[in-house]
Amino acid sequence: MNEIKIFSPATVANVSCGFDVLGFCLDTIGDEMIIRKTDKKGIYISKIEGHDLPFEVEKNVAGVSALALYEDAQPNFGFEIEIYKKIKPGSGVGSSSASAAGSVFAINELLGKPYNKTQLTYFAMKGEALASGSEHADNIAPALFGGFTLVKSVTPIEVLQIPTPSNLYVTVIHPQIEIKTSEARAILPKEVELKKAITQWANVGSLVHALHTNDYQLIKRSLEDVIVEPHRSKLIPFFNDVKLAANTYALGTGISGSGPSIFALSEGIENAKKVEQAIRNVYSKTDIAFETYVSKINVQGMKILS
Ligand SMILES: Nc1ncnc2c1ncn2[C@@H]1O[C@H](COP(=O)(O)OP(=O)(O)OP(=O)(O)O)[C@@H](O)[C@H]1O
Ligand SMILES: N[C@@H](CCO)C(=O)O
Repeated sequence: MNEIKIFSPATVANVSCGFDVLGFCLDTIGDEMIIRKTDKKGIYISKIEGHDLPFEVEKNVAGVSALALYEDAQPNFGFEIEIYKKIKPGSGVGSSSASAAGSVFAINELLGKPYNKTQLTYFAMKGEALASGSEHADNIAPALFGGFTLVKSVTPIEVLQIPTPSNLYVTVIHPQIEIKTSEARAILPKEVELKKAITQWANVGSLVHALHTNDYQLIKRSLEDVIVEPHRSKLIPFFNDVKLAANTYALGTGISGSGPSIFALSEGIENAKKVEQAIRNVYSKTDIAFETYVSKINVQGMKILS
């Protein structure tokens, strides 16, 4: 195989209580990428459509992650990357991760799959670090593994796959504003109160247990972030109104990644669609442009299109 076309999915990181640790993969929302072998050695970005991003390999997260893998693999040929960017950068649903993970996934396929998903996560994290200023894998991991993931550690990389309840749906609203992850990280406190930390890690543990036992009501009681959301929600217009409206039907609502996108998890597609209408009603009364999506959890992750 000398060329591959893939769907590289959007992802929701943090999942309320699990800052930098939990994440899940979205369906229907994602980038497309075409990567082909070239006689000329090295990594080249030859086409970018959809959003204005750098062609310089060392300035584009897809190029940085590809270079990290390339320098390890040392093949006697190169790779050309085409990015069809559909996830708006700075949207909060892992635009940078879709590029960083997609390029290493595709190159690995063209190399005959010498690397496993944990190793690909390591390479992709190098790209993510360009965008966010730190090596976190909570968008990268669900994009590569699919479903829900828990990043146990980044040094060394250890990703745990968590079951996805079959009737769980997600609604995403994306206000058309940009929040850079690096900026949203800079406003966070360096220390947290022990009382809040206890609440947060209790929520992470109970959320993971709820996902393993298909306990939708426990998911509802676990989707609470007492550490990061109080700081970042101030960056998202009408966040509290959206959360109040969504939770009439949703199990829980929170900031997707570093925002501005907001996610809500629901039991069943009917509730997810009611959530979508409820949150559209909030933003329709404002002058802020927005998009909404209802998606199943994507348990597969990356998809090979051809
Ligand atoms: N191939 C790429 N795809 C997306 N963003 C890129 C890419 N290359 C460089 N960037 C830069 O990375 C930043 C986007 O990453 P950022 O983490 O801020 O947003 P996001 O990934 O959409 O949101 P989140 O990480 O919160 O889900 C932008 O500044 C963008 O210019
Ligand atoms: N955990 C990261 C995810 C960014 O998508 C953050 O919230 O900064």
